[in-house]
Amino acid sequence: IAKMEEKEQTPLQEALTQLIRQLQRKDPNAFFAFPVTDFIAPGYSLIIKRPMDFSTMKEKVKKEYYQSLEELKVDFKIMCENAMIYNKPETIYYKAAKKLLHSGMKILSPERLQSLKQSIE
Ligand SMILES: CC(=O)c1cc(-c2ccccn2)c2ncccn12
Repeated sequence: IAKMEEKEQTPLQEALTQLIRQLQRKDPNAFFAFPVTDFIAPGYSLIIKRPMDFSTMKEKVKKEYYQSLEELKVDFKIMCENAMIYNKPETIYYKAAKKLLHSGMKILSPERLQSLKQSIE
């Protein structure tokens, strides 16, 4: 049976994969692991124009959609902000998003991205 060929990751893809791993550790309940469905969140697709989740980010890395580390930071912020738009402040999802955003901004700080960028060049 043909073995699925593993494609080598570019240095950028490797750095992006590492960052997503660090970010996902801050989502222990995996609330952000997969796209939010209208089934679990009624009306979600009508309210949220730019859905985002970690599995979609990983897909974008694989397909080389990200041309820079900053583009991942944009998607990460959208993902957290979506949860703070759709969910009411008293919900576990809103609170998890706020906490995730805060810890994610440290992992994706300008200084950290800058030094990562230098190691990729
Ligand atoms: C991220 C988010 O908004 C979210 C994740 C979930 C979620 C994610 C995994 C398992 C269960 N629920 C959710 N459920 C209802 C309303 C909103 N959400």
